[in-house]
Amino acid sequence: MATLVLLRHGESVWNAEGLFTGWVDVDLSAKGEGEATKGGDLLLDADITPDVVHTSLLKRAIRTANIALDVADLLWIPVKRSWRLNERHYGALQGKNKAQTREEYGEEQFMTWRRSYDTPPPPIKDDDPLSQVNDLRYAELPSELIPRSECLADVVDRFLPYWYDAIVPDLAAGQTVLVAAHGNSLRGLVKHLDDISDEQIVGLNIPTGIPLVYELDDDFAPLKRGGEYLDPAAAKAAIEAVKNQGAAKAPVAPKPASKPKRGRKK
Ligand SMILES: O=C(O)[C@@H](CO)OP(=O)(O)O
Repeated sequence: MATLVLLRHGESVWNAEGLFTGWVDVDLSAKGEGEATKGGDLLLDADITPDVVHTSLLKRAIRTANIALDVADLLWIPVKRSWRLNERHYGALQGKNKAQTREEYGEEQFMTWRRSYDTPPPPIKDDDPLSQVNDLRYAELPSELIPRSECLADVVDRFLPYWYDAIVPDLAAGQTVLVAAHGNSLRGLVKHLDDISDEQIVGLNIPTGIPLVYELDDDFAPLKRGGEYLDPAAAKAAIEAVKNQGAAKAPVAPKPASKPKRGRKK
């Protein structure tokens, strides 16, 4: 038996502003830092002690893991990072306001881009300032592996090699594994773990900052389908909020998106 803890990063600045984020390296909001702190408290209260942490290459997941592990006095545990845990690449929608997009394209198209299993948003152009093709952190990736847009099926395809090659070996070694990642990369993982159909996964949302714990059998299948949130009441409310993102009316004169720090170019 092994323990796997999934932690979606705390609220980011762009989550708070209602913007599609994807691979843009946006930081946590003050509220998100508080959620990460609470995530660490919940681990402590549940007496869960991760032996190793896996994160994406994006600072909202990295900082969430650091804050939570600091609270649990576990900042020293080994860390492994991979682009394969990154958020789903949102293509040309990155940086766009969700409510405005919904108003402009209609509910059906908006939800297709946001939640359908196999329809990616329109691709981002390589010369778009929000493209990642020249980002230093992906310098070792062949250009064709850097997404220009992804649907959830693409995320599952690029995530699964990391699951089998990096996470499963840690679980097999008897380690308690913490995975700090993103709403859609974790939806892909939960789909795999719980064997959720392509149709059913459309309705599944992951809240920010609340650890989701899976006990796994010797075949790395969950003993309890869906796992267990360490704060189920807060998770329920937060899942509803994620589901309804973009449903509020777009502001009449929306502010330009707050800029993430200038990234390092290769
Ligand atoms: O913008 C994003 O990258 C994701 C997660 O924050 O949003 P959504 O929940 O709409 O897929």
